[in-house]
Amino acid sequence: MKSEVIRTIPTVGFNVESVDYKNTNFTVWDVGGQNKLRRLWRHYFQNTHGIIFVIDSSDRDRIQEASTELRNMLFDTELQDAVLLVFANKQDLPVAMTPSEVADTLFLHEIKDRKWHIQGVCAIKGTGLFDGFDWLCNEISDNK
Ligand SMILES: Nc1nc2c(ncn2[C@@H]2O[C@H](COP(=O)(O)OP(=O)(O)OP(=O)(O)O)[C@@H](O)[C@H]2O)c(=O)[nH]1
Repeated sequence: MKSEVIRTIPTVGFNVESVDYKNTNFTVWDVGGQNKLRRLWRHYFQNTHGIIFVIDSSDRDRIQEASTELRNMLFDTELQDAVLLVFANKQDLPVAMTPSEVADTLFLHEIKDRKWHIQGVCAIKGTGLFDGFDWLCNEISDNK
């Protein structure tokens, strides 16, 4: 990674990173996706400007569950001003749903109350990540 600096901030609970990217400082919370951890997400919603929702595009069995969780999360008033970036991850796998399929399953086109964007990525190779971050940077600076 060239143009950004990542610092890990020691905390209890979920991981948090301070990321400098294109003159913007992001504090990024990585909240675990496991079922038992989801009820803790809302404690991290305050002052959130952007949500990065990471989908395992190869997991067709759980995409409906992800769709429901996303919809529930977006109802939270603390997140009403946050833009939404969806990473359709694992695009390297032949069985992966395309970003367009993921968008349909998550009903992203029905979201009218906020800006959203879907980006196909492969996290292990880094493909697509900067395109997604560029979108997020632009939207967050436009929203300020
Ligand atoms: N093939 C492939 N595997 C990936 C990719 N990204 C992550 N993985 C693998 O998927 C597995 C799960 O990755 P994690 O990063 O633990 O998943 P997570 O979403 O943080 O899990 P939660 O704790 O539920 O939030 C690991 O074995 C990763 O190596 C990808 O782009 N392609």
